[in-house]
Amino acid sequence: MAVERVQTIAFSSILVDTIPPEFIRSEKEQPALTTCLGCIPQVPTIDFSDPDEGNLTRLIAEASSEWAMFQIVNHGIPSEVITNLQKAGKEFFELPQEEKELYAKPPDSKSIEGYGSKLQKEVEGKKAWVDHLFHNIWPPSAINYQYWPKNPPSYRAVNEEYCKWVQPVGHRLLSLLSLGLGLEKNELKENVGGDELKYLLKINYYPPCPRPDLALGVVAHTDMSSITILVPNEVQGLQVFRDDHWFDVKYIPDALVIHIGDQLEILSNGKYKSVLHRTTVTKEITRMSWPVFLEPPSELAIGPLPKLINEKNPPKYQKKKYCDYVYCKLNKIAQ
Ligand SMILES: O=C(O)CCC(=O)C(=O)O
Ligand SMILES: [Fe+2]
Repeated sequence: MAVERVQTIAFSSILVDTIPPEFIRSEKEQPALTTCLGCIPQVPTIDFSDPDEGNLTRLIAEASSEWAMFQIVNHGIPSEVITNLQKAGKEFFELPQEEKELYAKPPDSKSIEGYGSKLQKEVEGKKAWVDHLFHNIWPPSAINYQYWPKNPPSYRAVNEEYCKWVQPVGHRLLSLLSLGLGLEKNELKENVGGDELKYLLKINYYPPCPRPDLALGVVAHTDMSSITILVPNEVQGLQVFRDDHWFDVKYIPDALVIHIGDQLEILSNGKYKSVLHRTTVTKEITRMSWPVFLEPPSELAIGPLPKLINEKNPPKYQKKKYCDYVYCKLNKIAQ
């Protein structure tokens, strides 16, 4: 049976003021009832070109313990590279539905890669107002071009170009985060897979929604990755949970949004926190985002780093192979 895509539902709901009941969130989740307005504390914005490495390390470590996320500006990726990535992704989602379905994730596939609409078992059978495309972009041995759109024709070249630029940002972030834990520069990277660290790209496509007050894009979650590097489009929608409230993360042109993921919380034995976040949708415009998840190889076991634990600070997390961690999380099995 064909899976109904959110984009198709959105298109057929253009003239109405309702959404199918499976998209209506409980009152505990509805964005109109749960978003904190008024005086809004801001997620830290960090200048990545700061020549003072000590200062940069401190700012990133503080943001990663307190907010579990931050934005970086002056990251070195040319804006043209980002605009091209966005344009190609948008053009893919604007292709006729039959063509997008050629990239659909096969129902029995073990890999997450492909075009799809639903990732996790959702509480109360609710659905998220978002479609997505997943494919690895690095290392070459992990790339399956079957899931890279052939259209637009520029898709492969612009994604390869983005991959080339995003990797140094990922490495630098991991080394600064490593220094922030009092470790050697390369220690964190080595412990998330070294050269085998995977870069998994996701494109989120949030079509306009007639009732953005009732629906959610991606629901509250933390990323399973080590870190996530995200490019948004210009439409506001990312929210972060802090001090028992949901806050909008302000869209900053040209900034990259960095999330601390579960594997970094585990490795750091809780010094860095993984960030609880979700997305809202809007009535008239399409929101899109391009997170890249920096993931350990599936067979690598991740646990608190021995150097960071002692009698006073015993391990708070179990050591687990990354693939087992993912399986438990996707199937909502306690870790
Ligand atoms: O769209 C966004 O800004 C966030 C997306 C996200 O959190 C995810 O795909 O894991
Ligand atoms: Fe996320």
